[in-house]
Amino acid sequence: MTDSPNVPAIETVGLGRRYRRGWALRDTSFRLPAGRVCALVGPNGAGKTTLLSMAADLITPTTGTITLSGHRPGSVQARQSTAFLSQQKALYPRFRVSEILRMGRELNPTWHQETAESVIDAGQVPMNARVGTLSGGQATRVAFALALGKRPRLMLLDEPMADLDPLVRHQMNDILQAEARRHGSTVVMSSHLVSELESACDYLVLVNNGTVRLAGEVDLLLAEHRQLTGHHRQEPVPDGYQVIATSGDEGGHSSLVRTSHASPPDAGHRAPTLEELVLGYLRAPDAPALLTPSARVDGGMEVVAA
Ligand SMILES: Nc1ncnc2c1ncn2[C@@H]1O[C@H](COP(=O)(O)OP(=O)(O)OP(=O)(O)O)[C@@H](O)[C@H]1O
Repeated sequence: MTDSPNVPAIETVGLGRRYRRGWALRDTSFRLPAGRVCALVGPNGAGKTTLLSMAADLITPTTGTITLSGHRPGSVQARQSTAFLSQQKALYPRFRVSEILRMGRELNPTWHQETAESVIDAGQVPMNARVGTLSGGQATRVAFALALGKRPRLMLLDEPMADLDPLVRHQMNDILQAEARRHGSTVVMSSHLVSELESACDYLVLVNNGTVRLAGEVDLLLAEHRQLTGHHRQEPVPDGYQVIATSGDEGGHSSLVRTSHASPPDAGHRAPTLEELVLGYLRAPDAPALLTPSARVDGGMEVVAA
């Protein structure tokens, strides 16, 4: 199969992974179209690393399948076109930065030295420094350089920004978006930095309780919801609205609601921010799942029963 734009960058069908303590991920089916910058969000222990690890061929599924541009994760095609940045950012501590880049060049036929060097130079990390002597953020930058230098079709990033300062996070997000735009590459980035995702990502996959609860284009998912502000918990919500989650105190509440019909903004109703959408679904792990047509394996209607 070729890397046609119509072939999803990631497709999972009935994907599940069980550990001795139970299911980390179960019965998960979704598609991520190619060329997207996708946020993968969910509470601690939701199954994000498990999903990324199956995509990176570090662990095998217990049930179902996962394909990357139509290829199995362990295949030559998938290995050559995928870069994975793990939470641990395994880099050889005794290697110098320049040696890490040389290793990247020798291992990857698609290596782009200029891209890798520009990431290092932008952080003024000395090329002759040993990786073990770098700060956490500097080492993360080297790991980013190694991943970006490979010019992968698919970048899998497991909480890559946690130890970067806010300016560098912006810079890295800009680089990832530019790579996706320029080369049509796909980025999947797990993150707890929800407030920063709105500007960084155009696609969202939210995992909770071991399965996908939301998946699709950020703008389409936002358009399916409203944020009701300043009302009281007992007040009925308008017809056609389904309450996902309510927060607040006696002074007033704010509810995330799902609606299938477009309603104009008024004093008490407005479009939610991405952060409000994500927080609402984190507060309501049993809310019915919502996948936009591009995220659905069967391409059909979007609402899946809880
Ligand atoms: N090697 C393992 N052995 C046993 N259980 C595991 C293993 N790896 C993960 N799990 C369990 O699977 C579940 C999902 O873990 P996972 O690391 O995928 O979550 P996560 O969403 O990445 O969490 P976090 O946001 O905390 O990084 C958790 O309950 C975790 O304890």
